[in-house]
Amino acid sequence: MTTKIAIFGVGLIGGSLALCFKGREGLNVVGHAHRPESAAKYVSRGVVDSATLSFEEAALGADFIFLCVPVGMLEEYLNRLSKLPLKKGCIITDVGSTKASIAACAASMDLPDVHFIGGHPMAGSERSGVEAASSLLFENAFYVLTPPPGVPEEAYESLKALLVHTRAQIVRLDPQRHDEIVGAISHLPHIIAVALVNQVHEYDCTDSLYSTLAAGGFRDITRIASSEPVIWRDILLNNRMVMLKLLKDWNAEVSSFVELLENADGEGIEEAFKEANGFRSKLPERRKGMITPLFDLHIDVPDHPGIIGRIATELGDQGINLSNVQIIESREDVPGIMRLSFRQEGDMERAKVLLQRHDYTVYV
Ligand SMILES: NC(=O)c1ccc[n+]([C@@H]2O[C@H](COP(=O)([O-])OP(=O)(O)OC[C@H]3O[C@@H](n4cnc5c(N)ncnc54)[C@H](O)[C@@H]3O)[C@@H](O)[C@H]2O)c1
Ligand SMILES: O=C(O)C(=O)C[C@]1(C(=O)O)C=C[C@@H](O)C=C1
Repeated sequence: MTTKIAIFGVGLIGGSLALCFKGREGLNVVGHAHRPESAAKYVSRGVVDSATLSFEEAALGADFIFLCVPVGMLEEYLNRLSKLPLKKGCIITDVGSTKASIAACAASMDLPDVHFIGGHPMAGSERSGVEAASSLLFENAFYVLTPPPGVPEEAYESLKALLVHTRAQIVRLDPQRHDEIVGAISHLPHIIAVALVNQVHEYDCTDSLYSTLAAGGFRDITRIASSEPVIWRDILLNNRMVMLKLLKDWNAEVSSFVELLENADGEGIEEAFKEANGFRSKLPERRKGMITPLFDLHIDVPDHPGIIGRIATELGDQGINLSNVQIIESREDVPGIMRLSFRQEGDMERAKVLLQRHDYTVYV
């Protein structure tokens, strides 16, 4: 028996989910496209088994329906689904970055023999569209599910079982609590990044040295300012009340820095950095397998040809498995920093000892 999975919105997130499911035994992935050229692209890129422009054709007979469209479209899609004779026991889920409003919308609907369970994979990127989709996107990430009271436990378990293919870790959460937490750790950083880039852009209009000199710090904190505007318009409007409260708190944080500077309070500035450093260093490192490796070592390296090959060979000769290597901010005649990433902590420890023996300065 084949399990039909319908994906509405085969973009970054919908496409990545499709790639996690496609090709698995017993699963058939159908993509719904709202533009003819998109349908052909989904199939030619091998992201789905088939694609259709017909809402009904995608939905009917589906065992699982994933709504992966912008947050502002979710309620309309759910509404359209509620009017179709969906398969008995069908599970509808979404991937929207906010959860309270879609949960309330589903609760207000008559969905006989169909179960709605909200979802939100805590992984993504500043890129968008099916071109950016990857089967590795969710690996090691958290995936929030918000089953409403009364949803049968078997429905929740069967969605969880399907999501095993994403290799994400499922977290069960209340929708409102989700929106408050995710507002602080995802939505607020996006606003701050955009505001900062726009502030610097203003200065750059009269002096282009601003963009010329913008280096690691600016790039690190502003990557997410390049995120898709429509996606973020919808998220922020949807989580408006939470964001307004968070921005008030943010203003207070900024004001306290203003005060520290007005008072030339060096001790206070140090304290603020120490506190931030302490909290940040305790954040769990186990994140997206695709982007953040599990165990990292950093070493100072003279920036000359052959160094990566030499270190990789030395580690390989000792049977130490290296998963990734990156040179960070390397410039001519300035020692660069090399990041070595390992899947196993033991490999990292052995690499550290070996590299220290070869007189490298190593930071964990
Ligand atoms: N981008 C992230 O990092 C991220 C992470 C987790 C969850 N999400 C959520 O996933 C959902 C999809 O986001 P994405 O990043 O995959 O976006 P995306 O732009 O890559 O994909 C959106 C998809 O929706 C389709 N679509 C259908 N109707 C549309 C319309 N009227 N306007 C625009 N697009 C329409 C597009 O064709 C596209 O396939 C959003 O609800 C978002 O909140 C995003
Ligand atoms: O990594 C990124 O670029 C993201 O923006 C991913 C991110 C986040 O803020 O962490 C963005 C939106 C989501 O809904 C979930 C994850």
